[in-house]
Amino acid sequence: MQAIIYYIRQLHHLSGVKLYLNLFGMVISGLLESSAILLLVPMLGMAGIQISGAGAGINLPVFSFLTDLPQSTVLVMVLGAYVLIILSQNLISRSVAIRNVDIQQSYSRELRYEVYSELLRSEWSFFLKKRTSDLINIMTTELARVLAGISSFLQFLTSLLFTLVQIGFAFWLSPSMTLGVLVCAVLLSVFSRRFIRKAKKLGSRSSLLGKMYLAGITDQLNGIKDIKSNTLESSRLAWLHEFTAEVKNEQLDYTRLRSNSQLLYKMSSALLIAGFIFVSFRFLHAEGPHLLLVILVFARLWPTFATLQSLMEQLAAVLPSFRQLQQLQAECREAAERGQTEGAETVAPLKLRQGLEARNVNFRYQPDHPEYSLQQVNVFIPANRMTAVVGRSGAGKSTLVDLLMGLMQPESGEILADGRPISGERLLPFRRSIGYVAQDPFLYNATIRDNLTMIKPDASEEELWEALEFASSADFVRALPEGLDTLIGDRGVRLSGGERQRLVLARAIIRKPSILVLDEATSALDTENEKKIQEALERLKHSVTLIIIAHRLSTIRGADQILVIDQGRVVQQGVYGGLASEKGGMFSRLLGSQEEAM
Ligand SMILES: Nc1ncnc2c1ncn2[C@@H]1O[C@H](COP(=O)(O)OP(=O)(O)OP(=O)(O)O)[C@@H](O)[C@H]1O
Repeated sequence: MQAIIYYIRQLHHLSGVKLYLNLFGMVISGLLESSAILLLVPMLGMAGIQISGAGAGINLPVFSFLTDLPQSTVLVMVLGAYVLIILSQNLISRSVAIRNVDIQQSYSRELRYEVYSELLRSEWSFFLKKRTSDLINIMTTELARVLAGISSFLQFLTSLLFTLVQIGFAFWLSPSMTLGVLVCAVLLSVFSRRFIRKAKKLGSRSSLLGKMYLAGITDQLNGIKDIKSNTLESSRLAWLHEFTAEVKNEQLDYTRLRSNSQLLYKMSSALLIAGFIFVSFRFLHAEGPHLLLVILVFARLWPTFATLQSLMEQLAAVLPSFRQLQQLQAECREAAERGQTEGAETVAPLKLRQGLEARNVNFRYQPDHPEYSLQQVNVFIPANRMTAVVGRSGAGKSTLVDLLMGLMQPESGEILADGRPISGERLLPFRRSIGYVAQDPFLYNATIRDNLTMIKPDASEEELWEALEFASSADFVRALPEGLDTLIGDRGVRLSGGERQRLVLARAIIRKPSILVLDEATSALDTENEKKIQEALERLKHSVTLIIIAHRLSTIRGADQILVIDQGRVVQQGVYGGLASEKGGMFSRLLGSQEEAM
């Protein structure tokens, strides 16, 4: 419940008076509806003369003045008032409904924005610990359930207010009967608590199933090539078949639960009405109009209890979603980057003058894991020089580079740019100064032009082609039927691995970064294109700080500095020729194994 209150408070904060106005509008609408029903009483009274044969009508004091007027006038007055009341009630309902959507949609926008911006502000290491599909699930399904839950909660509040009004109205009509109905309602609600507990359990199960489904289907669609090439289709379909059976059972259980509780309320309503009428008629000798009153009070009051119960079950079922969203937001806040990360477009990039430094850096991915991915790392990356990072697979190269880019924080030690930590106000200018090409290049499902201008929206045609020339992609882009406006498919699937790498390199260079980080950015290229890019990098190396992770050591001959990493430690440092001549060193061993492989 605490999680629901947290989000309701936010809603309250955002909509303020509007929310109260709406709640008030709903109560007024309820009151008007009741008054319309009340007007039915004299009408029924008039009819009652024939129905009951008692000839007395209903002797409610509020209608006593009607007895002095001619029946035709009374009829016109009552019917006119009835139409007027119904009209006002519907006008109020209409404006309340529109304002409700306004409040809910504004809150929905706000909440989605808040959650996504908290997610984007989180450190890179936060994403390493999370499954992407789980985050997608929370951002889509769970968030939608939370919004539906908030709507149920508001409905619950108005139904509660409405019920209170109805109780007051019923009490005024007949206190003893209303008390009787209330006692029955309390007894029934105690009995119905188990429905709510069960709804909460089913809600958790439904959340879990949703999460499992998205995780499974995302994994499989990401690996569709593997599935097809290894003919795994039938096993994947079997998984889906089994899974959907579980979903079906869960949905059936939930529907059963809700139908059972509604059945209970409807049956008890019928039984109670029958009981009350029997007692009133048999023992209290009540007449026709009073029996109608019994039905009236019941027919108005009891469904509102059933609605309250149904809304409580709906709320209980979405409670796990509220908890998940709240937990994700708390985790994001804990993992928030130390520094401003919003409004990047307007921030001027930092110009690196001396260099980047890792000082006494220790890092491990899991705090409780005994193994460190980096240990006692002390390196200096001079500005406007080419630094290469080499080592065996798993040595810690990417980890070091991620730390140097400020994507993760060291467990101990510091990362400094020009002698000062990259945090607070410096984080954003520092990020703006970096161009990065990842090991696994990522492109958006858009045109080549869109992919390039994403980084620099105001890039001119000339700048685009200059970047493409640099990344030796101009020729293949020109050869495409629609050139820069060619759609490249999901993650750039319509391009070859090498073409993707070159485009990502062009994208990284387009902002003219002062630090360019390439994490095995040329691994998928043929020798000719790799050579061209190497030459382009050589030309850049005195105006840009280049950090290159490379497996193929032949590509880093021209580096001003090579850092050799092994088991999380910097074991050698120097230039190509010097390191190659250190016999028995890690670099010459790496060199040896590559020569053997050729
Ligand atoms: N997200 C992660 N969670 C836990 N451990 C990780 C994670 N990423 C990397 N590691 C571990 O940290 C160590 C260094 O990994 P890193 O990716 O930095 O190596 P690398 O030298 O870049 O390797 P490669 O050349 O294969 O890319 C490895 O032991 C690896 O298993």
